Amino acid sequence: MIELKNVTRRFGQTVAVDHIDLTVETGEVCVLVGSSGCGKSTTLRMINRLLPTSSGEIQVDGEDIAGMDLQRLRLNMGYAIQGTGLFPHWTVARNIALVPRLLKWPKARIQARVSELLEMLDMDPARFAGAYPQQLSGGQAQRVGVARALAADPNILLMDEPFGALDAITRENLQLEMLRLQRQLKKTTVFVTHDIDEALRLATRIAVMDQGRIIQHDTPENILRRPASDFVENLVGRQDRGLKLMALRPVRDLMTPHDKPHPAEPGADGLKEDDSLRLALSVMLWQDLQQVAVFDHLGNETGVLLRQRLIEGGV
Ligand SMILES: Nc1ncnc2c1ncn2[C@@H]1O[C@H](COP(=O)(O)OP(=O)(O)OP(=O)(O)O)[C@@H](O)[C@H]1O
Repeated sequence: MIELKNVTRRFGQTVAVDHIDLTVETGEVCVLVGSSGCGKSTTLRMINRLLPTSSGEIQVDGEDIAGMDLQRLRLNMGYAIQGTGLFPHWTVARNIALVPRLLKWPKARIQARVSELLEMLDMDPARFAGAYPQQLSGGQAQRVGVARALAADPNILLMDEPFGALDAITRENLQLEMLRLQRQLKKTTVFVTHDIDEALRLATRIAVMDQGRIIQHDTPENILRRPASDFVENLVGRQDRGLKLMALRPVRDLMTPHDKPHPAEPGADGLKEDDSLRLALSVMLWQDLQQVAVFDHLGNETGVLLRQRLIEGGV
């Protein structure tokens, strides 16, 4: 658990972070969102002591970080940033192995860990371990940045706009990958973005910041349904809130299950239980369907989603 208590950071006359309180529970993803200059990165950098606080206290699992050995603190916190910060003259494997090497892990263990992480991030170790950063696409480099942050299995992940420089499709793919990884690894994560859709998709809870303060700290659903101020309402967008709420919920929530799942016909069209209601709506509108079959991850048809049900219960 990470707790910020009445934390302030000034740069000269500028108050970058202004008396904030924030608790990030173990295993949750807290996304800091807000416009440029509102204090997101400064907040993140105080958590791993890249920046000292001007006042207030930050605790990790109940211990004040100000008194902790810096190496011990940082080894417990993976850090991934926009533009990756990979060393260009080091191979992918060496970049990922940065912290395990510092920890003097045996060579074989490091190699195994590098391969494991590359596979986990859908990159073939045989192809990529020996590659150099300039031989990677933006999305691949960002994956390596995430692998490096995870290398020594820290309890905490700090991510500062890690997907900020990527095109929309790569970005969405990496967001989905991050959700998949998070389900598996359950790291306590603080993630900075200025993109509200990214925040809604990834967060357990979102902290909306403005001018160094936290304006609202709540679940994505509550941020959408009950924005605390006009500022938050404008940030989430007044008009398309319905679709954004649908994007948060899986088809599973509204489907009508069959009594007995049965194997799908070869080539049958349909939705997956994990697909969002927003995608379901899009498919139904585009194909002018009144209902769509729903499949589980094994390819069995487990039910149907009715258009009427979706319209009535989607938001
Ligand atoms: N090293 C620094 N020296 C002086 N002022 C700084 C420094 N770092 C940040 N600031 C100021 O503190 C405020 C908050 O900056 P911060 O980088 O935390 O914002 P941010 O929300 O992360 O913005 P962005 O989304 O643009 O990265 C800004 O006004 C910024 O100009």
